[in-house]
Amino acid sequence: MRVSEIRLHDFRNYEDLQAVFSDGIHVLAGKNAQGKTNLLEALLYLSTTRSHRTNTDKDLIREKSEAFFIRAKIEKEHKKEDIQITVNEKGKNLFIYQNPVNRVSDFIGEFNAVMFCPDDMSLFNASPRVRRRFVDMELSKISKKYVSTLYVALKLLKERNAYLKQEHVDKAYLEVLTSQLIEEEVVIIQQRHYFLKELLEKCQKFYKELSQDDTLLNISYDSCIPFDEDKNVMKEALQKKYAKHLARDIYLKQTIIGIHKEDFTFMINDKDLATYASQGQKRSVLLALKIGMVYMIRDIIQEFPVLLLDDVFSELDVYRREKLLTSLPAEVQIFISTTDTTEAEKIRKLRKVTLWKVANGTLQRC
Ligand SMILES: Nc1ncnc2c1ncn2[C@@H]1O[C@H](COP(=O)(O)OP(=O)(O)OP(=O)(O)O)[C@@H](O)[C@H]1O
Repeated sequence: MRVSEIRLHDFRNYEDLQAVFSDGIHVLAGKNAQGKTNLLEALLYLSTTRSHRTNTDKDLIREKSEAFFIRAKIEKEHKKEDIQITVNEKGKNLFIYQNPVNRVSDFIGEFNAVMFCPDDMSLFNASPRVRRRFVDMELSKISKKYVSTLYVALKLLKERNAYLKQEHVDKAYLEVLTSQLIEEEVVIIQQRHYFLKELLEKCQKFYKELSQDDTLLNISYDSCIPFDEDKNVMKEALQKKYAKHLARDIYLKQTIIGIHKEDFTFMINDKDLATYASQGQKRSVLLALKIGMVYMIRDIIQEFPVLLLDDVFSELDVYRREKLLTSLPAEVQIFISTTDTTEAEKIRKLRKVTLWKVANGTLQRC
């Protein structure tokens, strides 16, 4: 799939941007703080309905404005889409061909994008919350069921936590809330397990190409219960775990186990990547994870997603840059931000490139 047109109105430092994009590689070149990342962010936002830099949608509204919208035309193999997200003080609204879409799960998937940015490097060393967010965001791109199940689970979790804060806790009512929560959590844990297994396979393949060695990657899923293909076995295990922690939950007035406490450890040659790997190895693993996602999405929807690469050149050596751009099929539309225009000339030798100059919230084709 590819983005053929975009319009940004009062988004970040863009007052009103309209641009038409062909297929191939688009290099967004410009000095620092001109709007390169903002444009990539807008594309990712259309894909996930969330920003990779902030949880507060209001941050995305241009200073002194009250609302923004992002609208894009998407060309798929057999279909065209017109999608739009509008954010104002009342909240967020999603549209397909100007028709309102009420459920996020009905919107996500209309446009698929995968982004690599330097800040993602914190994935390995940051708190478990950051890794959960990564898994949730990536999994949401390929599974509508995951989006809706996670939504219900987090709502039930909020409800359970609010109930635990009551002066008097009725254990029978708490059990009702717990068993509803368990139903959803089992689905999430199973999906996280299958997702990580497949991502690892794809990621390992690309990492080998990139690093040209036999480094073994692994992702260990630190789940609250062991995985089992049988949902009922998992349900029973989770029920036991909740029963065991019941007194502590009541004492601490919060749910201390569950999908919101899980973590994922990235391993390299059976050692924890966070403390063992070099910066270069971490960067390559991260890139391999993202390319793994590109292929996972292709396998599921039979089309490549759009790839967004933020400042990737300053992060990779020449061999890895070329490998990254040449190992992907030419049909993948790629947007790359850079401060160095000479990079565009180098890429031109490898692929079809359109160079754009980004300056102070404007975009000019060179
Ligand atoms: N809500 C907003 N309203 C107006 N301007 C904003 C808003 N949010 C961010 N900006 C501005 O957008 C500018 C561009 O940011 P962006 O992150 O896209 O830069 P960039 O071109 O990617 O730069 P770099 O090369 O340094 O990464 C910054 O000066 C920032 O202050």
